Amino acid sequence: MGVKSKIVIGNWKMNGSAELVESFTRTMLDNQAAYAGIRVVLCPPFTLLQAMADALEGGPILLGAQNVSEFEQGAHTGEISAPMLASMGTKMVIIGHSERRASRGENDRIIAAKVKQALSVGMLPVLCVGETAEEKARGDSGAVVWQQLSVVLHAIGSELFGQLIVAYEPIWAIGSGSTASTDDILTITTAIHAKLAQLGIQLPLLYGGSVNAGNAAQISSLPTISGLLVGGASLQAGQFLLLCSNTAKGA
Ligand SMILES: O=C[C@H](O)COP(=O)(O)O
Repeated sequence: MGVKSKIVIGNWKMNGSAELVESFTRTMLDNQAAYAGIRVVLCPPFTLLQAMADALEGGPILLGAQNVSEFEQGAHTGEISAPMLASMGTKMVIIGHSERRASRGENDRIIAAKVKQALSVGMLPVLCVGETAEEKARGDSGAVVWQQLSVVLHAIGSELFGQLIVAYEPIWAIGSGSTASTDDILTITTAIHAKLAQLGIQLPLLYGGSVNAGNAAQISSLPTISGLLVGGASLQAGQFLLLCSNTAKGA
């Protein structure tokens, strides 16, 4: 999957149904011209991946997953491996989302192992990082985000790290209705790009956290931002189509 065009990733989280897959993909595929020129990826829950893969087949929208096992195969009840996801046509996988770090105990070691698993089968990992409201209030946003990135960087090495997409998602902005300010997004993402550049690494940075059709164009057109990771606003086809269309117009 090329990463030169702007990217919009819809993360359905633990929502959706077979009916939603059908109606949602129909709306999106019937209106492809509206988002020509950008990359759109849809990440339904595991149970809807096959239905989504079938519905998207042959079209411009790519299939993504919300998680992947850190193990390749074997006695890991309830886990879904990278080869399993890839065999369904999954091109991208979200790794280290703050909801999984907070409620599923995902630590840096596990996250780094998941990144390696995804890359080993050619799936593009989208590594999520972001600070809490308390960390932001202390003025620690940049340090926290860099710490999250550098742990994975050191675990997997700069060559593999350069193959990632990173999503900056301030935890306090997720599902809150308030995005980070464009000044804050610029400050954090400029600093990340600069630190990575010192290591000879250049990769796409996305923003996530209360993105909607109204703010997508402004955020996605920031010079340091390559796209958007969208939660709530990716669950209603009309709204998501408009969000993608507005991003495409600003691209
Ligand atoms: O993965 C998506 C992010 O957590 C953002 O979610 P949200 O758009 O509902 O704030």
